[in-house]
Amino acid sequence: MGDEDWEAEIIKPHMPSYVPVFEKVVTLKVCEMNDGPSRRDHFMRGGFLSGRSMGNRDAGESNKRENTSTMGGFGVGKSFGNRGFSNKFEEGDSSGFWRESNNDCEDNQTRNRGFSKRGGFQDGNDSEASGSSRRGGRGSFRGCRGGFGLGNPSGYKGLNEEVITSSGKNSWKSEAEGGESGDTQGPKVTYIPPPPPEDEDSIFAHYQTGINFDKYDTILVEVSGHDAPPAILTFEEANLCQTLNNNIAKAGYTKLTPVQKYSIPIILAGRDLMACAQTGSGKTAAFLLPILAHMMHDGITASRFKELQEPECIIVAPTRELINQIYLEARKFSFGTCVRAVVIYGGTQLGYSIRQIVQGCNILCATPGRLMDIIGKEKIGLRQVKYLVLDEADRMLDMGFGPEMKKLISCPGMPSKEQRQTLMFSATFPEEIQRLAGEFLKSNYLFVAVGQVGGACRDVQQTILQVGQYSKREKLVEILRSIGDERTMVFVETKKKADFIATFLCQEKISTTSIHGDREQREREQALGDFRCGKCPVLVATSVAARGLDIENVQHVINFDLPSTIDEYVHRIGRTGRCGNTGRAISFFDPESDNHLAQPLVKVLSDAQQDVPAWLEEIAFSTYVPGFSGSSRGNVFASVDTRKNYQGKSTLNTAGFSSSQAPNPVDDESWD
Ligand SMILES: Nc1ncnc2c1ncn2[C@@H]1O[C@H](COP(=O)(O)OP(=O)(O)OP(=O)(O)O)[C@@H](O)[C@H]1O
Repeated sequence: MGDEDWEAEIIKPHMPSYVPVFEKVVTLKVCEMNDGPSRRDHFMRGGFLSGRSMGNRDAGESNKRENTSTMGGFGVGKSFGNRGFSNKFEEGDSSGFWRESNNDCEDNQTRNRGFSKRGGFQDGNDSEASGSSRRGGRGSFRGCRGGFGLGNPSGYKGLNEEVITSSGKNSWKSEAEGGESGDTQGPKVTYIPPPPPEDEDSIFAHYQTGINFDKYDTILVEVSGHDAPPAILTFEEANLCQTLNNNIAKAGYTKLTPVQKYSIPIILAGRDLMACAQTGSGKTAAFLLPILAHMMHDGITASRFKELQEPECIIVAPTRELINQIYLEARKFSFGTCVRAVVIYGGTQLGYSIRQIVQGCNILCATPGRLMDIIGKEKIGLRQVKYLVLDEADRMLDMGFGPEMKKLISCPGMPSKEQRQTLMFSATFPEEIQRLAGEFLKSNYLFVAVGQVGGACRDVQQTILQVGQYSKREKLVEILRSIGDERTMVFVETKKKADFIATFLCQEKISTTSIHGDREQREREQALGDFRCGKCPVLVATSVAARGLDIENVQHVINFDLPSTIDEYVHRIGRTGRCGNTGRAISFFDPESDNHLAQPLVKVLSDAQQDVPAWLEEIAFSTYVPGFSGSSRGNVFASVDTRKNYQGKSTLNTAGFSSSQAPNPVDDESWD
């Protein structure tokens, strides 16, 4: 089935006529309580890539039930050998490896496809044993912050991803259209993520702010739009209720970050907001705290026993791991209140998502595909939505997720933009995307730009090395050996290459795991867990891990391959140097393929007061990038409010492309 067919599938959403079940609405005015969460025993199991992921292209996509061990560390040469991976790799090691990678037809094809490969409702092909039996053997929290453990391997192929059924035919299938029931289009998705820890220490576990946290105070902030409320300087000024204040204290927050100083009063005042602030500067709390404060003040609809759940707040984010992280933050800040946050995302059993929702849902954290499926199944009503949050908003509105977001706001029952509060947050916000955002926001929305937004966080020391593709692996190993055990994220461009590089590093005895869209959800969560707790200090990732992930102690980011846009670069290197901590980013610049990035890189480096290599400047000045002018981002506020400078002309994003020209930043990834 081709792209066109797939589009046809998602354009006819399963949205039966909408007949909400009305129930007596009970409003709780003050809803502070302690649910008395039960304690669970958790333990950690670790492991490296399962055989399935390593060889899935070769093995075909059907019926992937692998009983690969997920225990233990990286050295699973056996798995690779069993799958014939090692041999293949050895071949490539001399020369074929790179050729194979570059001729990765599927990846290249997908990259060019862009929109059509994402944004849909695809799900299916999970071949796990029943959820309940799986549950018994799970219990796998590792005591590491925010991550989840693992379960048994499964044959999941994620939402929006191509599924090749056992008949060998490709299919694109929405859960909403029967994928979950497993009727015709491939095995069911039955993965149930392990529950997060429920003890207070784990819920409030946090890492320390860094030596540069106080420097946030010196960052310039610009607010545009009419009648902006004044910024607050302390948490006390926000006048939040006692439970929220307790939770803030338990989370270790003593001082507001700039984006919080400005956003919290704006949101408390009921205004729509588009906020741009650098990576790792506390945007999540900037929207969660005032929303929770509103909910505590206004009361929530008592919904635990309603058939149709009607959340007051919907938060969407582009990746499963990120939305999970946001959920954990929501759960933390709502601890001891009646507000119940729920998370739903692709790659997990739909029935499990529904069960979470029916237990009561005030804040629904969701990836777009799963959200639309749940809406289609009439498991939630939208009438009560007062807050709609788009985290990584530029990503949520680009051509990948934009159509889904439009569908969301025109769903039956969804209050119009005049009747809800819409909040958008990101570290980057290309002007063209800002204009698209107008459709979602009231016309008097406020725009907050914190410092070098859209630029790189200054706490990240950036180094650009000129490395040709044939020398990259050697250089990578050299760097990783010099780094030792410090946590490092290595970004590559394709899923297949992520597997190759992870395998290669394992063979070099560097403990590594990987995350990308071809891995089953359980594997993705396990990989993240192993990385978070330091079991595998190296995580090889595609762009699926570029945005939002907040992992303690990531000291290095290595761009083995540079991304196709500078915004993506900014997000990637923002996985380190968070919350006032320092970090380092090293990027391999291959003049054969990366010249289009030279100019924006020079700009980002100099804005962040980093050394700019002379050779890079030379390439930048000798390379013509259509439409790019260094001055397009010359403003100290790298992302400016487009209402100020838009004069109807085509504008440029930071890579110097108009959006229509821009390379798809997520290449072959399926995010949701
Ligand atoms: N006021 C604060 N005091 C101390 N720590 C904070 C504060 N605000 C946020 N943090 C912590 O800083 C870290 C980064 O926050 P967060 O993930 O919200 O950043 P972000 O701006 O959303 O980053 P990104 O752009 O990468 O998504 C988190 O660990 C969070 O708990």
